[in-house]
Amino acid sequence: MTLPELLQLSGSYWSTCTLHAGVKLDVFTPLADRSLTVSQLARLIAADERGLDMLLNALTAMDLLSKEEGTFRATPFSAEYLSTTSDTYMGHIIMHHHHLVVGWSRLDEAVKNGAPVRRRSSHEARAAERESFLLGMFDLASLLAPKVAAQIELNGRRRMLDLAGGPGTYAIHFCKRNPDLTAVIFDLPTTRPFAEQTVDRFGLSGRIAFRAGDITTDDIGTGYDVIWVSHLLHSEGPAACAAIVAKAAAALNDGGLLLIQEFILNDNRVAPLHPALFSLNMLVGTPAGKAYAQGELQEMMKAAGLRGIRRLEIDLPNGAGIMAGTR
Ligand SMILES: C[S@@+](CC[C@H](N)C(=O)[O-])C[C@H]1O[C@@H](n2cnc3c(N)ncnc32)[C@H](O)[C@@H]1O
Repeated sequence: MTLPELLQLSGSYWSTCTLHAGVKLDVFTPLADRSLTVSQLARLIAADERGLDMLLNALTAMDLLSKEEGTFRATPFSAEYLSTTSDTYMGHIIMHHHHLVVGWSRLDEAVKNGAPVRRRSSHEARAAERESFLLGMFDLASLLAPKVAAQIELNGRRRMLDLAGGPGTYAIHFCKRNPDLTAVIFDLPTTRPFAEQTVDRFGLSGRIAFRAGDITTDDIGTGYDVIWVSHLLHSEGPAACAAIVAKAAAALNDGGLLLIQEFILNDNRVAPLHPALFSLNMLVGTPAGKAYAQGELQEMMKAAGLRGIRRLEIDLPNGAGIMAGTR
C-alpha cells in the first residue's frame, strides 16, 4: 500500500456517508426522470438549500448525478439502482449498511470487550432497521439466486427447507427453476410479513409456505429432500452452529442434501478480505457470531454425519461459497 492509498482508505467513509445521505433523503427518485434545481428539490424533500446544494454537488463529483446549467439529474446508473421506482432499487441494502455505521464506529470497544456494541439486526432491530435488513437481503440475493439455482441440480428433490430464509429469495428462485419443488421458509416470526409479501409477488404462495420459529430452540420439521442454509451460521458461535447443522442434517430424508452458503475464510483466516471484515461486522453486532473457515464448516458437517462433503464450484462474489453434504 502507498501513503496516498492509506489516507484515501482512512477518509473513504466521507463518500460512503454522502451516498447514504442521498439514499436516506431519497434525492435520486425525483431526479430519475427529470432535471431539477436545488431549490425545486429542496422544496420537494423539505431540505435546507445550502446543505442540499453541497450534497448534490458531491454526488455529482461521485458520478451519481449529472449537473447542467444549474440543474441536477440522476445518471442512468443511479436511476437504475437508486430510484425507488426502479425494479432493481438497491436502497434497502444501502440503508442497512447505513444502520451498521454507528456500530462500526465503535469497533475498538467491541474488540476490547469481546462484546457487541449495537442492536442485533435479526433479533433486536427497530421496525425501519428490520425492513432495510430483510429487504436488503432480498436486494443482494436477487442478484445471485437465479445464477445459484441454475447451477445446483435438484432433479427428483421435491421438498426444500430454506432455513433462516429471510424474505425467501432463494426458495423463490429454486422453485422457479424446479417446477416440482415446494418449499418452507423457516425464520423468526417478525420475518413473516416480508417473506409472505415477497413470495406472493412472485405468484408462488401455493408452493412456498412460511414457518415461524427460532432455529436455536424450535422444531424445524422433518422429511426434507434439500435444506438450504444461507448466511445464517455467521450470526452464531461455533457450538450453536454445530447444533444448527446437526438439527438440519437430522431433518433431511436419507439421501437428502444440505447446502450451506457463507462468506468463507481460508483456513489461515486472513483471506479473502470480505469474510475477514464480515467477521468484525458480527463482532460488533452479535454475541458470538463470526465468519467461518472452510475447514470449520467441513468439521460441523462431518460431525452431523453427512457424507460427500464438498465446496461447490460456483463462482460467487465477496468470498462467498456453498458447502454441500449428503445424509
Ligand atoms: C443474513 S439473513 C439471510 C437471509 C437469507 N437466507 C439469504 O441468504 O438471503 C439471516 C436470516 O436469518 C434469520 N435468523 C437469524 N437468527 C435466527 C434464528 N435464531 N432463528 C431463525 N431465523 C434466524 C434472520 O431473521 C434473517 O432472515
